[in-house]
Amino acid sequence: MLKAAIVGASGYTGAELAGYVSRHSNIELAGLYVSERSVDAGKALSTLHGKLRGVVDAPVQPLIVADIAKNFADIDIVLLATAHEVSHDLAEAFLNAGCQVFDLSGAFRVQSAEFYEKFYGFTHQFPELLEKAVYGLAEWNAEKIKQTDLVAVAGCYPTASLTALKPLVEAGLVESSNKAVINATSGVSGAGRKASLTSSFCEVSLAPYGVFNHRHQPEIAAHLGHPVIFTPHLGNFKRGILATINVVLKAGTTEEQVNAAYQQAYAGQNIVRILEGEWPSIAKVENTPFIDVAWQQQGEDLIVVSAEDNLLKGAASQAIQCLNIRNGFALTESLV
Ligand SMILES: NC(=O)C1=CN([C@@H]2O[C@H](COP(=O)(O)OP(=O)(O)OC[C@H]3O[C@@H](n4cnc5c(N)ncnc54)[C@H](OP(=O)(O)O)[C@@H]3O)[C@@H](O)[C@H]2O)C=CC1
Ligand SMILES: CC(=O)N[C@@H](CCC(=O)OP(=O)(O)O)C(=O)O
Repeated sequence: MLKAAIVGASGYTGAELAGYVSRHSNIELAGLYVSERSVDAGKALSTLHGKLRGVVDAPVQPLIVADIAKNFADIDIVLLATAHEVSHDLAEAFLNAGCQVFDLSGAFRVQSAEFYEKFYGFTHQFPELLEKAVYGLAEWNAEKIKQTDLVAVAGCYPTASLTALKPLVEAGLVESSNKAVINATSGVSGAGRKASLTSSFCEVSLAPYGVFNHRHQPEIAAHLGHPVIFTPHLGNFKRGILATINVVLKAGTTEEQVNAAYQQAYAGQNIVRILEGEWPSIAKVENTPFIDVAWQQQGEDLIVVSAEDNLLKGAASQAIQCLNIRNGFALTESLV
């Protein structure tokens, strides 16, 4: 059995990770951490997330950063379910303690220091870790994930977008002079558990945000190798992302070529479900690790739709997929 600790365990993605790790056959849940001065320190995780009652009743503990080397010497795996800046600051200490690190934040996803200045508002201090980190898009990067100790788990909107678009781009079917246009709507849990006015019940109404400047636009473009326009929307539901994407295909692209691109890309990958004769919806994927994809073509225009649970395939279950790949466990262990 490998030992895993979750940092940021009281948050939305941290609690999902705790559920997965607790039912993983090859991993023991060895620690749940929050910040040093957290108001929740000492509380049972199941008092913060009632659905974990009888599943994960252990308390969340304050993380003492100065003691990481000592306290994590016998921990094999650390899952960082923390804000970008926190993951940025903590990852190195866990790597130095000999842990595999799976970071759910954006701190190591794009290998460009300027990207962090512009889109995250901080100067990245760890260029060598940025270079070493492997992008955790499980279906596409398995070979690299197997060989790294630092996985930057793909973002929620990027997972929905890349899963839908990569088969077409990799097969060379997309017209190079046209940007793919991604319109995606997320449930409010995408903003995390902390209270804020924009995510409060009476304020949320379906609307776009981050137009032309959301940090996921460059993340998607960088890992797709094709330019995109990305417009996120906030919806008045708890969890799930639905992305509707317009793509212009190269002249003469047939329906058979498009179908073959998707079938080939996801053969044997049963977390990606290709739907036929029905569209993805949030109801079909919420509380599951699946991502559903379906498309329709009209001449050179293609509309592809994907849906996932932002907290799961968009974060926690994808982290577990990466962990399974890295450690040679069954791909869907603890997930399905
Ligand atoms: N929510 C989503 O849909 C997705 C989130 N992500 C990413 O995953 C990460 C976690 O997101 P989410 O679960 O929504 O966040 P939450 O805000 O729900 O949870 C954050 C957690 O981090 C803890 N924390 C805060 N500061 C520290 C610290 N210095 N040391 C240790 N723990 C700390 C918080 O507890 P406390 O403050 O009490 O210490 C809490 O447990 C983020 O980087 C986010 O961008 C990625 C994809 C999707
Ligand atoms: C609804 C909402 O606010 N969503 C968040 C994205 C979710 C998230 O945490 O982003 P990462 O996947 O990069 O970690 C946002 O738009 O910033």
